[in-house]
Amino acid sequence: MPTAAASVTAFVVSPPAGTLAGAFSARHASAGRSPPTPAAALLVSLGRWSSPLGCHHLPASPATLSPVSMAGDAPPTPVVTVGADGAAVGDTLGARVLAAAAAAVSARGVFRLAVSGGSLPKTLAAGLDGDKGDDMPWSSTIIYFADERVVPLTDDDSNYKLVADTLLAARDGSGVQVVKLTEGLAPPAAAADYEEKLKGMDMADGVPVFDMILLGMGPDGHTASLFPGHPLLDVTDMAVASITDSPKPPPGRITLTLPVLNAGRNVLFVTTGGGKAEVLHEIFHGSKDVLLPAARVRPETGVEWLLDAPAAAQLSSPFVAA
Ligand SMILES: O=C(O)[C@H](O)[C@@H](O)[C@H](O)[C@H](O)COP(=O)(O)O
Repeated sequence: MPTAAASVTAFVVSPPAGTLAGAFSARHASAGRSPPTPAAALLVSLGRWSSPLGCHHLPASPATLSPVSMAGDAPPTPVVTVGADGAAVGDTLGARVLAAAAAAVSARGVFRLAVSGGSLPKTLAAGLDGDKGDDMPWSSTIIYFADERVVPLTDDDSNYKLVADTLLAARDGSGVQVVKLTEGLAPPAAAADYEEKLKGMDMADGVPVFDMILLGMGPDGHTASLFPGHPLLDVTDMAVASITDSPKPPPGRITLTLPVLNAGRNVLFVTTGGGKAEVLHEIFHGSKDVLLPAARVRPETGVEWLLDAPAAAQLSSPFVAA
């Protein structure tokens, strides 16, 4: 079997920048958090961080913005890394998590990792399986959920259960902490409650900053529980929002909002399978006018997409070699 290093090709289009951005609205200011800068709030509301290829949808007259320089703060172009197969993607993901964890623990003594549902927990578990995960600072790691289904934690639909059955199953006694949904609350209360659980985190302009956020993407371009055309995409005044009409069952969910996804220190998508090829083509090469939710995740720290070969089949230069 080829090693991950041999079977993975990385196409680094531009290096990730090191800056952090985020903005929250009056709700946070009134809750005693730092008010957002007007420029940052405007950038969020304009979807400034959402454009692929660094093409921005600013109004025709940038003079209407605040005097903050617009040059130089474009989010870096996404990095696409293609593995030969799911195993190679898992190994690369494991390596990325180890690196982010080491950096976070060295800098701040803790590694705050937000994970998604879907296939991601299994891929992550494989990438950190056995001795591959031995260097992971488990006892300094806190796992959160990028989104969670509002169901009992023992329900097969629960993302917590998925993570417990995969990643955590082999790490009993490691000291890893998990910040779970509180059971028995309706979605809006569950979201507010989960947001309370983020209070001890580093904040940037009132936005909680995760050391790493691992995202998946559905064939419709949704990520976390942010679905195409849904009003949740425009939420800028909460870190965790609720949805009761999710197009993908179950209908009740909570999700980190776009400002939080865009404030992550390391943000990675993990997307595999030929069923994602078409939507990936749309995200990377399609119209810049209608942005799918996953395309709106453009943190200033950069974003990396880990794909397998079938998922990357419809991508071309500059994202993958022609
Ligand atoms: O709770 C959820 O429904 C997931 O977080 C969801 O956003 C998932 O990540 C994508 O649907 C991709 O799923 P796959 O990786 O299984 O394709």
